[in-house]
Amino acid sequence: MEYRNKLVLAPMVRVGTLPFRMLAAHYGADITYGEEIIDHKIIKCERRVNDVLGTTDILEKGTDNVVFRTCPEERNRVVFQMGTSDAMRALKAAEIVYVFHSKSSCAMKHFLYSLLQFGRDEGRDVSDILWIMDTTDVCLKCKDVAAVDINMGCPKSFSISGGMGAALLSKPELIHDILTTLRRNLDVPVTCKIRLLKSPQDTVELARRIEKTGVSALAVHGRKVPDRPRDPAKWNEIADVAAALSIPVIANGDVFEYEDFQRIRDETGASSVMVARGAIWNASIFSSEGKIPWEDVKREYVRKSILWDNDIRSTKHTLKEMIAHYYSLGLPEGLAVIKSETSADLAKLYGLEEYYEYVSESRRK
Ligand SMILES: Cc1cc2nc3c(=O)[nH]c(=O)nc-3n(C[C@H](O)[C@H](O)[C@H](O)COP(=O)(O)O)c2cc1C
Repeated sequence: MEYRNKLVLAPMVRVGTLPFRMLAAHYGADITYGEEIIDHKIIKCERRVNDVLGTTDILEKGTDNVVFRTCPEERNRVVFQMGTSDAMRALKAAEIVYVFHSKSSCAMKHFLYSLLQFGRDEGRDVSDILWIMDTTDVCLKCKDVAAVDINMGCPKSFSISGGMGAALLSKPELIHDILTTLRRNLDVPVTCKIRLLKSPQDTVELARRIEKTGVSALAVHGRKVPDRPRDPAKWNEIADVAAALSIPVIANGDVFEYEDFQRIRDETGASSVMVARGAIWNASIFSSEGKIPWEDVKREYVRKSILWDNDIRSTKHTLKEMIAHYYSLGLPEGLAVIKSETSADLAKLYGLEEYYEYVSESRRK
């Protein structure tokens, strides 16, 4: 995957599931990160091809609980982000998510991807295409994700106490071990996402060590571990990292408008830009044609959640995050989302009953 000059959807727990990633891509995101999933959780999972949805699902063993769901349309841009504190466990987990069968690139695969994408965009029945992909073993068993990323920035206590997230920032040998192990054994790019350290010199020193592991890119969240989201991101300290490295640096922090993509690039010299909250509040931030009304974006999100049969708790959580930026959740819309128990309830709330029926009917066929 190419990391230069890209607009990137940041990893976001409980938000960055398949429908939100597809939403961001729909508006122009080039690379979309999944939510962080802990390696301990993944190694208790199994992969299953979901013939009804045309997805690959990573499920808790022996259950239908989806831990990670992806589809062929996002295969060239989805990044699987993992939380880990151990190289071998990280590799074991990555190998469950990522399956690679052959190094030869397959022209047929690309052709079928395009057909599938076109069919879905046009609202056509794509079951035949999925069938061909499945039976010819062309597509569904190749690489399922475009890259694997390690979260080295999470400051939450569950991460730190498990030696993961920002706890790794003070353990450069462990960082080296994890990244080199993944790099040597996986045939997709390996990257990581860090926060700033106490001093710019410390951050640059760590970034240089990370670069030496052979990672394809480094995402830098321009805040320090004790910083809160309301504290301004320090773009000048991301600039220090970008100036010191040859690999692409992905700048992250306080991008809220399309124009900010260029501003942060100019101020940091970073190749690419990653956005989290700005995308929750209006995912059309990625569109060069300007934002569309967030009400429309929200409805499109519900539509995609229905299409990809998203876990209702994740859909509700994301909707609440979207709404809370604009209105109190104590107002009627927020209360109705909180009360919703099924996708059918949400479909009704957002006037998507017909679409819900259509999708449910096609699944029954
Ligand atoms: C709801 C939410 C969930 C997040 N989950 C993750 C995560 O799973 N992994 C991660 O590396 N960072 C996570 N972050 C941090 C963001 O990826 C990003 O670094 C941070 O929000 C700064 O970007 P922003 O200023 O564009 O919001 C999360 C942030 C938010 C708001």
